[in-house]
Amino acid sequence: MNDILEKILTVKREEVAVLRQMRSETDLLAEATARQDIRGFANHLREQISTKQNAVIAEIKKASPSKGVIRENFNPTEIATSYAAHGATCLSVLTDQQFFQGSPDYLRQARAACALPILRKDFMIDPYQVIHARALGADCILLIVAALSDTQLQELEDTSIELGMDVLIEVHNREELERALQLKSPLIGINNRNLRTFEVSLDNTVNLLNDIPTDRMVITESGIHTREDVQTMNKHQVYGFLVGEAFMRADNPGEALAKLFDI
Ligand SMILES: O=C(O)c1ccccc1NCC(=O)[C@H](O)[C@H](O)COP(=O)(O)O
Repeated sequence: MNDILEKILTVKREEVAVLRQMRSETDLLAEATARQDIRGFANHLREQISTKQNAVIAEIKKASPSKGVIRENFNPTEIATSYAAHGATCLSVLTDQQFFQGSPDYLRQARAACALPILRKDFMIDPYQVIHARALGADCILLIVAALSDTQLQELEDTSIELGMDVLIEVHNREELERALQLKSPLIGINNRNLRTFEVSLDNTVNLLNDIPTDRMVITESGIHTREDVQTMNKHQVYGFLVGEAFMRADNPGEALAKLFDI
């Protein structure tokens, strides 16, 4: 109960309880279903990945539990604009406040600044958060297999699909991958970071790759910093990337993206 993931999940349970008091799920659902502006997260990635071009989910993240504050000069509108101008395929926006200094408002701002599909990056445990994601304008949610039971994964994926959103299913080991493959989503994220120890190894993607059926899209997540990292992944036929810190530490995040991926 003392690792960071457990701490985050405890806070999330409290947060959802408070949010439910402030606004009913029925009310939130009405707002979410009234939106008719899905941008097609998985489809954008598929267009790139199926033609062996790098597809970059560029992350907007001010801080993290493993690194503390990553970017002091943090303006989600400017960052989203910069990413869009320099070839990002999709965006990922941290909305968690307590551990990542994110905000639901950052997702709204990023969406207003560009036409890219957006992942709500948070720790989903309850359908209320999924509905909230769509009400904010998200096109995709993240489900972390290590954080959820099979029943929860199924329920949250179903809720997301009903609302027209895609789902990025995140795994870190073989057992989690087997559970992820029971779900419908074509998007499998392999996190190179162990969320309990913060250890990062790109070998994690390489080691799990061969167990993923070819009809799923692989996204390698975390710890991508150099051209060599990108080339290693391409050598193993991985073309989907989720990158945060390497861009967030640069003066101009979009230029850093273009340089890292030679766009
Ligand atoms: O980044 C952390 O410290 C962290 C801790 C606990 C849970 C999740 C965490 N990060 C989320 C992510 O997986 C990354 O933001 C994402 O994959 C981008 O990684 P990076 O390119 O290394 O910033």
